[in-house]
Amino acid sequence: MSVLVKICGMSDEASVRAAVAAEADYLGFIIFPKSPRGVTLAKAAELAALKGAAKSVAVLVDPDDVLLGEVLRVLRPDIIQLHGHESPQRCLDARSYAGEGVWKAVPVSMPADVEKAARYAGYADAILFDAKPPAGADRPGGWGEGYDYSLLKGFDALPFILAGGLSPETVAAAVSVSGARAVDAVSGVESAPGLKDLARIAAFVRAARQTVTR
Ligand SMILES: O=C(O)c1ccccc1NCC(=O)[C@H](O)[C@H](O)COP(=O)(O)O
Repeated sequence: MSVLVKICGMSDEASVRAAVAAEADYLGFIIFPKSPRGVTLAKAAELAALKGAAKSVAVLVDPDDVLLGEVLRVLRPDIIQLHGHESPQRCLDARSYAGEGVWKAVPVSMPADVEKAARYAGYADAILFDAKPPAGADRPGGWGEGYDYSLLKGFDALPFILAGGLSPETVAAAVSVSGARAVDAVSGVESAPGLKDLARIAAFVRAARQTVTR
């Protein structure tokens, strides 16, 4: 089975076009002002109009109902990715604001972090496992840091997306040790924070597609 690919932090037209041409499955739009890839909802909607067959993912951090309502009204995302401290119930509540479901980001550094993610079964549609942000960080994701991806092997409480430190160079080995069926990258397809590298977007999708999971 071919691995599904999300390219996150889309903030300009050329990157969206490169990801669509490479046949990425998901395009992530980060609605969080402190992110170097953050975009306004209006910009996300403008870019999402170019997504072709790809699905749009609104990346949000502890959104309130007002923001969720605006996200639905302006962007109408296929998926909402909750990247803050959202509870299982909050994930369930957010489902009505997305076309196809909610992904919950869970930071990982030890086995207990993975085990705790099972509490989202029945509340979120998938878990996005990510690296823990550095101490004192002002944003919860997009640091380009990896971790022991083998901790995810055998996690089957709900589908998962592998994220954290992935790049064209690392994705094949990461899929192999984790058993992931979906992958996500930001920093690994940039030349500087917030600056996408079009060749690396294509290389990442190609490298991910060459991996096979069972
Ligand atoms: O990337 C950001 O700046 C960001 C900011 C706030 C919330 C989430 C953010 N990123 C979300 C993602 O899904 C990233 O792809 C994930 O953290 C992996 O990032 P990286 O290790 O840089 O590939």
